[in-house]
Amino acid sequence: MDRQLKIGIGTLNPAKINAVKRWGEDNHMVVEGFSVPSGVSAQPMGDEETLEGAMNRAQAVLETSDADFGMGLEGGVDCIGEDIFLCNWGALVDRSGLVLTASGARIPLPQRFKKELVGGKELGDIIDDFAKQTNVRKNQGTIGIFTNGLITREDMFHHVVMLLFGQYDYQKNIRMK
Ligand SMILES: O=P(O)(O)OP(=O)(O)OP(=O)(O)OC[C@H]1O[C@@H](n2cnc3c(O)ncnc32)[C@H](O)[C@@H]1O
Ligand SMILES: [Mg+2]
Repeated sequence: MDRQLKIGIGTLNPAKINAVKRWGEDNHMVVEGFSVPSGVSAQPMGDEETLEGAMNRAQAVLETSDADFGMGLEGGVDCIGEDIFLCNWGALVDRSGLVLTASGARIPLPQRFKKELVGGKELGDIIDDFAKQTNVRKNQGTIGIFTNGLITREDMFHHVVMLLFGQYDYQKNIRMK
C-alpha cells in the first residue's frame, strides 16, 4: 500500500488542526500538529503580518518534521477605514519549494474591540471576556460567536485549506511549463 502523504500543520490549536483533518480524511492524508513559532506578534495586525505568520509557520513545519506538506494558518485583524475585521491567512508549502496562499472570510468586529486590540490585547482574550466563555479560540472562534454558530473557526479554516489544496495542481502545472 502507498505511504500516506503527511500534512504538518504549525499549531496545536484544535480548531485549526480539525480543519486540516477534515481535508486529510477526505483525501487519504495524515495530519499532525507541530508547535512552531509564527515569527510575528501574538496578535497580528493587517494582511501583511498575518500572511507572514502563516508562511513562517508552514516553512517551520517542513524544517522541523518529516511532513510532505507544511501548512500555516494564522488569525489576525485588519482595519478598513474606521472598521476592524477578522483577517485570516493560510499558507501551504511542499518540498519542491512551491508556496501557495489563501485568505479566509472576513466579518467586522464591534468598535469596542478596536480600542483593546490597538492597545495590545489579544482577540482570543477579548472574545472570551465578551462571550463569557473560555478558549473560544479553540472552539467556535470569534467568527462562530458573531455568526451565531453558523460558521465556526474550523469551518472558516477548512475553506482556506480547500483554497490552498485546490490551487495545487494548477500551480504545479504552471511551474513545470
Ligand atoms: O495556537 P495558535 O495556532 O497560535 O492559535 P491562536 O488561537 O492563538 O490563533 P492565532 O495565533 O492564529 O490568532 C492570533 C490571535 O487572534 C485570535 N483570533 C483570531 N481569530 C480568532 C477567532 O476566530 N476566534 C478567536 N480568536 C481568534 C487568536 O486567539 C489570537 O489571540
Ligand atoms: Mg497564537
